[in-house]
Amino acid sequence: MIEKLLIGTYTHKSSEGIYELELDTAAKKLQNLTLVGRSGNPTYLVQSKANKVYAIDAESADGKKIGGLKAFDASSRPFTEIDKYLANGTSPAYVTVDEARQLVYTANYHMGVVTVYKIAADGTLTQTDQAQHTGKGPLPEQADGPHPHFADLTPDNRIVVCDLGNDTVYVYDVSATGKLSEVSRFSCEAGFGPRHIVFNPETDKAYLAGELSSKVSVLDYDRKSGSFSLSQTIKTIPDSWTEHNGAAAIRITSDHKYIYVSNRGFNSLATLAIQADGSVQLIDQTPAEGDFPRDFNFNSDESFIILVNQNTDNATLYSRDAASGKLTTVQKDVTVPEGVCVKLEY
Ligand SMILES: O=C1O[C@H](COP(=O)(O)O)[C@@H](O)[C@H](O)[C@H]1O
Repeated sequence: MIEKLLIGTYTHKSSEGIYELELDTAAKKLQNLTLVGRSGNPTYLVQSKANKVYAIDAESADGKKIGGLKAFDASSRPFTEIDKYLANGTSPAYVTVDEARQLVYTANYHMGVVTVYKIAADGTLTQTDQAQHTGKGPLPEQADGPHPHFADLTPDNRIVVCDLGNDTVYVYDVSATGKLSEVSRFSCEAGFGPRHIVFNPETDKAYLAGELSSKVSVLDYDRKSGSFSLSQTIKTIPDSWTEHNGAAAIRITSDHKYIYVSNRGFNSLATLAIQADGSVQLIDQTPAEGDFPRDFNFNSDESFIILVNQNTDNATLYSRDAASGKLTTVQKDVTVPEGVCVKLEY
């Protein structure tokens, strides 16, 4: 079977935007990398059920940075650009679609804001709200101010925002018209650097990756109050690793048995086994076969993981054993320029 992946990239070097990559599951092979959408630094993207792709876009005009989203109709190759929603300032780091409300959310790391857009019938966007975060963390560089890195849905359809800069996880209610109202704030340990979060909707356990601390925290999500409480924190790298590491993507299997976290620096995929009580144990480290694995994702039946290494311009393909969670490298050194986002197409 051929499955197709969309790859978001930086465009600092040779990349020109969004690429499509095929996975041949029978041959266990990644192949046919094709440029499908030209965009500036499309570092994250999402495909809607209406087959529109919303991707981060960064441009510069008169020496000034402008950033936001580009929208594409993905029913042809290459994609057809249908909208561009750019504002003064740096581009966001994360984008997702809320299908039920027909909204799009972005988290803008550099500007410290979370933005909501309404999707019109033709797929174009209109901004409906924006929340400005404040505060900072203990580290001089990446925690010098608010840095929202992730804004996506909770299992009960609120929005959860991970702010890496001020060590806070926010929960917002969102109205049908796209207005945000804050529900709760969870404070991580100082310097944790919350980056991305995943949920087990059956237990309401949440698993939070901390970029700056290279840790995962297990949180309990209370739907009644819309708030989190801390249950466990573990490292995603060995204590013996003293050089730089930044935890990046976190993904959970659909059977809620395993979590994988990419380590940029230690350059691995950490495998965490979820125990019966929802706690986690670090059981394995699999080499990324490249430098700076910012993102990875599963194929449709989760028998493969596809990972992209930003600094070495390559993708790695692993087969995954569903029972043990064990990863086996089946292909490496697949050329993918500046890859930082991996999404399986519908
Ligand atoms: O994971 C990270 O993301 C931030 C935000 O990405 P950007 O493309 O909006 O700059 C990045 O600055 C940081 O270095 C990196 O670790």
